[in-house]
Amino acid sequence: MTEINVSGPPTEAPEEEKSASVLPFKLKKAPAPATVEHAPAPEVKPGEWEAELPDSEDPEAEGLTEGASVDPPKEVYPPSITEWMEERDKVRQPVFPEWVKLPDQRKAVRKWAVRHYSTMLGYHAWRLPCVYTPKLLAYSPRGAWRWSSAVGRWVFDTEGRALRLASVLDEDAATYLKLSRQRDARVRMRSVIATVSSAVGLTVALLLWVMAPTWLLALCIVTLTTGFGLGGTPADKPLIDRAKVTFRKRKLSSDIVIRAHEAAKLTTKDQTIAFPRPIGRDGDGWRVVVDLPYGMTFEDALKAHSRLASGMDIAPTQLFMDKDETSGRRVSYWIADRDPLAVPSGKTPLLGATRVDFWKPFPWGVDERGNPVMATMLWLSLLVGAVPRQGKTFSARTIALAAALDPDVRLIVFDGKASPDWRSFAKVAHRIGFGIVPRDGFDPVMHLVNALMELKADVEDRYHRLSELPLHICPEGKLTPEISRDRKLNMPLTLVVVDEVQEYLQHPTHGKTILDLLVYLARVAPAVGVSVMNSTQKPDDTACPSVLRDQHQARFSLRVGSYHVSEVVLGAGSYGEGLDASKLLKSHKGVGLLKGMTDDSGIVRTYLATGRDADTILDRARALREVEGTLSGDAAGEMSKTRSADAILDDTAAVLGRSEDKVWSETVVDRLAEFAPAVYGEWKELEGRAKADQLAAALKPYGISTGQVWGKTEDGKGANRRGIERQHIIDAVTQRNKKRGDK
Ligand SMILES: Nc1ncnc2c1ncn2[C@@H]1O[C@H](COP(=O)(O)OP(=O)(O)OP(=O)(O)O)[C@@H](O)[C@H]1O
Repeated sequence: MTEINVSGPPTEAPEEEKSASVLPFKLKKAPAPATVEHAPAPEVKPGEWEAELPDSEDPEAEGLTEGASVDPPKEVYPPSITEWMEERDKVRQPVFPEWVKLPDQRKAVRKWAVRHYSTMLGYHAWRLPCVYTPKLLAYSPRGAWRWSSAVGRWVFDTEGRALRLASVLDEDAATYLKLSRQRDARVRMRSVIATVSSAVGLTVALLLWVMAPTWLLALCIVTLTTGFGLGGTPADKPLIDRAKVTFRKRKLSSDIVIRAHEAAKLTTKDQTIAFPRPIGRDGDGWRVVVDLPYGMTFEDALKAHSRLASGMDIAPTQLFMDKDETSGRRVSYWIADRDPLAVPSGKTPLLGATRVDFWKPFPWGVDERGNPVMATMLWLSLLVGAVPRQGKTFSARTIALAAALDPDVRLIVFDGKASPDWRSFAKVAHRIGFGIVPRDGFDPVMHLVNALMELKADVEDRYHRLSELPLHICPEGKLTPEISRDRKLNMPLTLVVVDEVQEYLQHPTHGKTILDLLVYLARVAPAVGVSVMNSTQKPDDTACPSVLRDQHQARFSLRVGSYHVSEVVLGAGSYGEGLDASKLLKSHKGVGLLKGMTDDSGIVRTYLATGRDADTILDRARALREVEGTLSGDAAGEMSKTRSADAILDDTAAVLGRSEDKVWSETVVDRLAEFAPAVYGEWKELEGRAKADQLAAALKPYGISTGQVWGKTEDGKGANRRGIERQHIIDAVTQRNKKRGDK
């Protein structure tokens, strides 16, 4: 560890040192040791300043000479025996590996060995008769042919043929004669050996055939066939199949790490990297700690991530980097044996949970090394972003499921896409809505606006009430678990989930109102226990403006298209911190980068809760809420408030199509009658002109007048009839919403 000595304030100089005297600046080097004290002061002329080094007034400078080292002298003290022993203790390797000493680990290794080798044995056992034996039989004729040709080549000394031919071509008669003579002698001798061996072999074969017991005969045939079969096996088709898949796992050496740093240009001409501790195994990978050359930083290594991975000959998804708090140039690498993000983290533990305390962190997933990652939604809003089909909804839903299992948490769930993913939340949610299209007299967008307005009023009320509560109940003016669970106070933790939020934000009539409300809630509400979780597949400024994005303290980005989008979701500066969600692969489902939920940022492989799992958990959550009496709002079947007096505005807005600028009054009336027959059913019976009068009368109090508008008639031609302009409705609704919000 580096120690930094902070010296105290400068002490007063001794009295005599206070009197300063001008010393002449010597142009020539002074002889050492300096004896200025007794030397007569030389005459000083203007322009001939001289200085003496060392300063005779500085007692510590005594004996210094020009060019001497400025480093403090290296004084080597002999280490004490204790230090010496401690040093040796650190570097000594244990006699037995760690797993031998720990009974748990011994048992685990034993179990693994039995499982591994029995599987391998079984794998080959059934292949022996079914695969390997037929293969041997098929290859044995080729093996026999290879063997006999090899014998033939040996007998006739074919290996010397090339030399003999070469001497013929060179017309070197002497060498040719010498080689021929040698070949004749060899062939004669080898022919005799071959003939005798064949005769002996045939005799033995005949004897065996006639006299040997069956088992011996069978053994001989098996041995011969196996031998020929092995000899006849093609070089590119091994006889034995592999019982295990070999991952690209190699031993990582310091040479490879140095090579990678050189390739990534992280070393300098004069300095390479250093290894403050030995390379070792860490889980399913290697842990390497390096000190970069002086002046290089962790951020430099981060920028060179891909080049480092290439230098180590691994995929970028296998290389993880951690900062070291002790030095800016120290980097800790974890090099996984294989891409850990492609390994699913498994089912959510919420499946086995009877209830959750939402005030405490709950399991959300694991990191790249399999360590649990706990999530919390207290005092924050969360933005989830990703391209479609990466697990955005599933990861957000796991958080909402945890909230559902705490019966004291109020849930407000809206899904802009009306997918099946959130339907089961109708069992527990206080307010819920799907999609943006009005159906059966119910406009989900208006329902969201009302829910958010209701919540805004609640948040404002909570601020007042919390500051008015007596000190013994609310000591710090903040929401506490006790206050949130006190039914009389009615301030439960609340989680607002808006999936595919861009669908609501881009709504032609209510989009602006929803944006304002969400901005307010995401910014102000978490402090009184109301958290907002928005998710979007379009985090750009048009679909999800930065004024809303910036209010989220926590961000979670699954795979996105580019590092720009990753910055948009995770916030400015995240790329510089090494967070780039565009590097995640398509196969990394449910995997994302989390920032701002805790002090640490990093990878989360979220737990999986399928639709069926969510259903099971929500059944349990509903039962829990029924027992505790906390089922409320939509889930409890409580009718939403009676229709407001100005509901005609929302209804008219709901029945206008997105691209319709002007619509005839009679068409609007017909649509209204279909949309909410209980309210407008009678209007349908009116004549064309009376319909227009009816609508005009209903809209007049809100400053909307009808006029002649152009539209298509049934026969395909056009006509001018009385009608409304869509923009008038939008203006009236926006103004009304604003007034309501301001109240
Ligand atoms: N944690 C996970 N583990 C394994 N697979 C997952 C995980 N989360 C999601 N998936 C898989 O990814 C698929 C897509 O998930 P999800 O519907 O949440 O994506 P999305 O980003 O919301 O897509 P869309 O934008 O189309 O709704 C799921 O059907 C599921 O199979």
